[in-house]
Amino acid sequence: MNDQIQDFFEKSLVENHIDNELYQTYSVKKGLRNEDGTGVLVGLTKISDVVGYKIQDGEKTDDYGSLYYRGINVEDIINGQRKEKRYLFEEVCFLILFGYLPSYDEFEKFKKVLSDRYELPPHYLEANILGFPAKNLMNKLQQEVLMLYGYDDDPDNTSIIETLNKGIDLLAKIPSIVCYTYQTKVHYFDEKSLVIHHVQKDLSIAETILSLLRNDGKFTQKEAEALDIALVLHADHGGGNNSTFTNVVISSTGTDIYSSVAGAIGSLKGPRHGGANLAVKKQMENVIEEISLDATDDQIKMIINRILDKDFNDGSGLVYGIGHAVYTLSDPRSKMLSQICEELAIEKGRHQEYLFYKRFGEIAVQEIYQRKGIHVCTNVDFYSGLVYNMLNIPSDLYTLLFVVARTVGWIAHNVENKLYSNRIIRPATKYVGTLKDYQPVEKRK
Ligand SMILES: CC(=O)SCCNC(=O)CCNC(=O)[C@H](O)C(C)(C)COP(=O)(O)OP(=O)(O)OC[C@H]1O[C@@H](n2cnc3c(N)ncnc32)[C@H](O)[C@@H]1OP(=O)(O)O
Ligand SMILES: O=C([O-])CC(=O)C(=O)O
Repeated sequence: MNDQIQDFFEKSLVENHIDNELYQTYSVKKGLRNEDGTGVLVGLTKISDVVGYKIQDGEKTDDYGSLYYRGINVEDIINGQRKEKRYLFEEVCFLILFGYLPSYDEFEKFKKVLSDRYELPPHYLEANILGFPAKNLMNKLQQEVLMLYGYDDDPDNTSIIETLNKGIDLLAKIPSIVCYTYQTKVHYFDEKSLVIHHVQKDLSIAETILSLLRNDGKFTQKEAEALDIALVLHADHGGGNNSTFTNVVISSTGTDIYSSVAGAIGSLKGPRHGGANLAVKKQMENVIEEISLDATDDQIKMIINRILDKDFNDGSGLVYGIGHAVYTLSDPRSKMLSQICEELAIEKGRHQEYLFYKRFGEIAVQEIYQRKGIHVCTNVDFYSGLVYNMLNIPSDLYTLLFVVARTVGWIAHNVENKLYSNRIIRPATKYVGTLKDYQPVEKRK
């Protein structure tokens, strides 16, 4: 840090302090939240419903969570399909994008539309991925999405149908981009062999990811099914989550879809949002190193309190993987991922690790209740990293898999907003400073 910048900054803090009370005085909705913690209503949607509490007689009551895609409970989607085992994510993409479950024929056509677009443009891999290795793959993916703008003959066409068309192209191409940027990274920075397989059109998106990441290209049906379900569980979460809203805010200016998706990826990277899956991994590694998998409940309680006291882990005071802006008593996605995680853990001889996570989550929820008096729950990111780890997916890719899944939600909300809202998003801020005269330099302090 440059000392001069530090000095200017400290002076500016004295000059420009804003009292916290003023937020109340002017009824500012910090974080776009109402006083009871519920989100400020900024839109209408028919895409998904995130239900985390009840409102009874105007009062918020905590409740068990549920998530609906186009009115269908996600739990039913997953349980209804577990017999068939393939392409559930693609079916959910169709549902989210078009609002209804496809017929057999429509689904076959949609799968073909997607797989015909898996392939990257000629020389794209050599020029943009192999030629430009990067250490942070989320930032790299933002660049890649912006790079695709240059390969589009009509990139600034922001009509609704073109937005949908370009969005489906991104949905189809992001999985291989993600895998190739990872392979390039480990080749250049970790001195591993370079493994680049061709994409295969007959594979689902989950299968494509596993095949591109494995040296031998092989995976089991159970592994593909677990990843497929994880993608389904991350596909959409209403219009209020930070990355989806970011994408809609950017798009409301009339800019291109590549800019909106790149912005949304930047939002998702943050550890309070999609980056939490990576933050959970680091947190749990630190915790296990400190107290071991054999730790007693009291030891877990102690380390959680150290985290909350900003005395352990990254000093943020946050227990990653716990808490949610909407869910209170439970996040239904965490429940489903916990089940998949346990099945995989038993199969891979890692049940003790799963059970440690479970105890840690339960104790964290109790401790946060003790200290803050609020009901929190394990969220979607608490178990997702452990699931990916059991699938031998490297941690570099955890948040990128969230992008693979959530791109469909971003596109659907983008299109819905263009169709029905279509107004530039422009809230207000209140100026609470004083008015001052311009001072000539010799009179300044
Ligand atoms: C895909 C997703 O985005 S899921 C969320 C992933 N993020 C994480 O796992 C990070 C950890 N969790 C969090 O940071 C938060 O719970 C969030 C960002 C998810 C939600 O934040 P908010 O809606 O602001 O939480 P909420 O209003 O319930 O917070 C109330 C209080 O509890 C605290 N709190 C909530 N969750 C946590 C947590 N995991 N660890 C410590 N304190 C917490 C808040 O800091 C706040 O404290 P304060 O009143 O002293 O400022
Ligand atoms: O809804 C939110 O705020 C965060 C979340 O869980 C998601 O985007 O999946």
